[in-house]
Amino acid sequence: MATTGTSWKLADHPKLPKGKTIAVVVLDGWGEASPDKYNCIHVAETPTMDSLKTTAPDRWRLVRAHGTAVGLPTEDDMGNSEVGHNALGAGRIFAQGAKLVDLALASGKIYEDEGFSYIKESFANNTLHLIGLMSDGGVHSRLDQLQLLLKGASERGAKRIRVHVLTDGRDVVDGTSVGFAETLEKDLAELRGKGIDAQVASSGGRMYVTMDRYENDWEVVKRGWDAQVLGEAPHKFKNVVEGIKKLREAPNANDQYLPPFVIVDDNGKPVGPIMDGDAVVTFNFRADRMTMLAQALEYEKFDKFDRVRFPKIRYAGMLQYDGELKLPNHYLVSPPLIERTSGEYLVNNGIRTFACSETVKFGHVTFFWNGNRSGYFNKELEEYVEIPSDSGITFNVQPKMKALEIGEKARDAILSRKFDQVRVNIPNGDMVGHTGDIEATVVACKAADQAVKMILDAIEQVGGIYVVTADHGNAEDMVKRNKKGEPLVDKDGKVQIQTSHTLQPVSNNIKRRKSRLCRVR
Ligand SMILES: O=C(O)[C@H](O)COP(=O)(O)O
Ligand SMILES: [Mn+2]
Ligand SMILES: [Mn+2]
Repeated sequence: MATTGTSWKLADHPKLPKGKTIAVVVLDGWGEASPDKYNCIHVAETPTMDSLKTTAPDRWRLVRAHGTAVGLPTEDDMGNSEVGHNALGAGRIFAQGAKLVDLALASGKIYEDEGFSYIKESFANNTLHLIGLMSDGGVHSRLDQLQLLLKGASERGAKRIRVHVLTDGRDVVDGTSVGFAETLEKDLAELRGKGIDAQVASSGGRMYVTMDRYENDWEVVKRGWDAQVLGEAPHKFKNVVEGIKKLREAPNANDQYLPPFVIVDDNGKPVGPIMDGDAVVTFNFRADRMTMLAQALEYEKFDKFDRVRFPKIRYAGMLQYDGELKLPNHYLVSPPLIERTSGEYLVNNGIRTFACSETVKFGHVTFFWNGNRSGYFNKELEEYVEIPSDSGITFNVQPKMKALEIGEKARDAILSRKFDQVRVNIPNGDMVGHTGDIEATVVACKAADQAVKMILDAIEQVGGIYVVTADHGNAEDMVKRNKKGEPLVDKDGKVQIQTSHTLQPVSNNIKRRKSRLCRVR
């Protein structure tokens, strides 16, 4: 795809014929790894995906989906949906949020720009609140960046700091939150030693508190609001380490779903509600799971839940999360400028697009695909369909999710011949993989394969073309491994389940149906 210059005109593809419907299928969290019992894709019945490999090996290739190949800082960074869909949608890679924040912190530029100057105005008389995900997963945030920001802000006048942390267990191994909290507590104690009143003020598990996405369940954001802003939560503790440890004692408790709690002083009073005049920074760099909170913090007019109190704050995001909505208005680091994406080229060439997924991944094939931009480029030429996801459950309970419904919608769109490109995200491998439930993930992979079949059958009927690929790995490896690739076991001899994405490559299949195969590139 030509990406330079001002012309939007696309040249004809040298090999692929014009006027054929193209299905673009992104299997979320579907990597390629050696077959063993922890490879749920291998264990599951996946005849459609298997046949892509065996019947047209010359159209099947491995593609790297992690590290610098997709714009992440290092080769140790696993891929994720944002980078994956940004890269697929733009056809190019960009230095991503993680890297841009690293650079801004290393150079000190973060402290010179507008966003920091704006929040700094609150430092003399008010509190600085930092809200975000506490882990070294590097997908939404990184603990080392939070540590640097704490240091930097305190050196630049912040006298009272409150940190509101969300526990992870999804981009990192479950149970690691205690260690991250201990590290953070140590840093805060050091700041206190220097006369800065710095404390953790609230916490809770990321999937139950604050970090919902694409408006699947506003209750999640409300729980966070109550704890962070109002200082109200069902549990109260003296410090965050104690809180996490205690709440993890409940049967089936895990870091992702810990209930909200606030830290209280000796009189039982919450130490850090957000008040008029305070500064707030949401320190996640990734957008999808921060935009709902950003709206609640920023919008005067807001009806998603009762905020009870709407403090007049100075709010900045680590990045601007939505380029179209300019949300938030103030931010510490400029986001990557992802322009001239494939979606924009398509509408400028009169090409009609249909995009679909269920709520939890809907923004992946729209917002991320279009360069972190909400809305349509041209409503006349595009139709985006969101199938409501289940909410209030963990996805191992319904591992088939809405795969077949997505398959049906895509099938109907293809057969209607109203669209030139039909693109979908099928979430199962990823969403169920994140639960760490191996049996459920096997069921999930089978359902995803069935959805692919529905789409390819429809493509066959119209003599179209398909591209089947993935954004990063997840379901193909459900255990932590040592350097030799052997599963790691904990002190009780149990294998260590991996809930996160992987560093594995993904496959890419491009094929034209019902006609002589043609080589692409
Ligand atoms: O947000 C999440 O669910 C995980 O942190 C990353 O998963 P995703 O990149 O596949 O969305
Ligand atoms: Mn993904
Ligand atoms: Mn994921």
